[in-house]
Amino acid sequence: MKEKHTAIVLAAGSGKRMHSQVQKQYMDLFGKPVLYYALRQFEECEFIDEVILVTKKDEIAYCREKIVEVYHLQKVKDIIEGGEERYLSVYNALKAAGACDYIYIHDGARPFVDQEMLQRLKEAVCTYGACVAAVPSKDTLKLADEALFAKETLKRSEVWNIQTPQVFAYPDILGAYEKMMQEDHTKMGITDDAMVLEKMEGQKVKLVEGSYYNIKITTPEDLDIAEIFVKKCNLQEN
Ligand SMILES: Nc1ccn([C@@H]2O[C@H](COP(=O)(O)OP(=O)(O)OP(=O)(O)O)[C@@H](O)[C@H]2O)c(=O)n1
Ligand SMILES: C[C@](O)(CO)[C@H](O)COP(=O)(O)O
Repeated sequence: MKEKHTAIVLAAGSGKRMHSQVQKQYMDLFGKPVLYYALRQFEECEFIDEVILVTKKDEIAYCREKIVEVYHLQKVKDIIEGGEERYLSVYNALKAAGACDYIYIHDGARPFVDQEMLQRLKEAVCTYGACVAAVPSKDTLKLADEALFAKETLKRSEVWNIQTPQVFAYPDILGAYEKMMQEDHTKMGITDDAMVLEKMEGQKVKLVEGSYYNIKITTPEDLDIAEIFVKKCNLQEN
């Protein structure tokens, strides 16, 4: 039987670090909202069957009317309410997704996921059961103490910047999230989904080549960079 691949696209954040009136996922990028770009990639991916879009409760109608309907995004099966934290938004979406084989969790604030990356992730998840997009760190990374003195320099050849999509066998990631929700999750400092599987199940997660274009729009200068990338990647016409 054909395997089912479902994507979760997250857009329920508050964008505090952007310091803007308009939520960053709805900001204009060449006439289209930032969020549209990632949704378009999942729409065009031939092996993605469905998309669950996660947003704030009072933005559901906007997403449906101004993004999903306007751009004819037929794979968006459901638009659901997120939670207070990113991982709580993911948990809501995992429950809403229903039975599938593989789940692709992606930040709506990362417009430059591309088809080749999705293909690499698909191949890896079918082999390893869990994988994330990643690129080697270009900077030297140090741990610092509370007074901001460097206390340790990480070995750069072993340091990777982790991106999304993060892709998992559905029962594994749902099980790991459910286990975490039974525990004191508020103190765990969960910043990505792979971490939930690592912590709860001790499962190994494979790093797959992401892209230096695959930035997360987080602070104001990222929007300037995103404009350059849209042109560079010829995405204006999509
Ligand atoms: N409760 C949350 C928090 C974040 N996100 C989503 O997760 C992605 C990555 O989060 P981040 O860049 O941190 O977005 P924000 O939380 O919006 O930003 P900030 O931390 O600056 O407030 C974004 O697409 C964001 O919309 C979400 O769905 N639900
Ligand atoms: C999941 C993530 O995009 C991987 O880099 C990142 O950890 C999300 O962090 P945020 O603070 O929620 O943006």
